[in-house]
Amino acid sequence: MQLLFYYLLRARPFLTQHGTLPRFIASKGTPRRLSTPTFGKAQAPTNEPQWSSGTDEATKKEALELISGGKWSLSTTRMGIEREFKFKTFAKAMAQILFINQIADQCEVKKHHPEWANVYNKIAIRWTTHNPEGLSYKDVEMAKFCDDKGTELGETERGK
Ligand SMILES: C[C@H](O)[C@H](O)[C@H]1CNC2=NC(N)=NC(=O)C2=N1
Repeated sequence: MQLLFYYLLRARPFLTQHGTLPRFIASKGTPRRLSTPTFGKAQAPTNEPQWSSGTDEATKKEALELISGGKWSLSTTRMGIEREFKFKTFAKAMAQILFINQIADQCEVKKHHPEWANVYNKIAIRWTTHNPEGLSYKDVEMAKFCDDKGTELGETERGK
């Protein structure tokens, strides 16, 4: 255990700098959105998502609604959407564990998998599609599934 803490303390500046830590465990003062170097492709000066090729207009509309809804944000690469879920405590019904498990089951059903991290009662999730690369209906579908599960399992409102 002590070794783990030691490692985390030593590694934190590196991980933070390289963006491999989710926002909620990164040091204060680092950029709000973090991305690993492999995600860090050059960005055009636009906030328009980079759509997975073949994405239809209805999906685009739904994705933009998720983003403008304030819970989901476009990731720095513009190829994914991400948000953070928070549950009241770690122990209370282990809601965050149920959340992770139920999403994992759905990932297997949909053959679509997130980039995610869990620390105590918080879960950071990013949805993006590898092939064709970009934001797709699968990401939107899974994002909505996450929202529903979060509500069902009693996620804590922002700032509480
Ligand atoms: C063969 C398999 O279905 C594919 O490799 C799936 C697996 N999970 C995936 N997950 C995500 N997020 N994007 C993908 O393109 C993807 N592809």
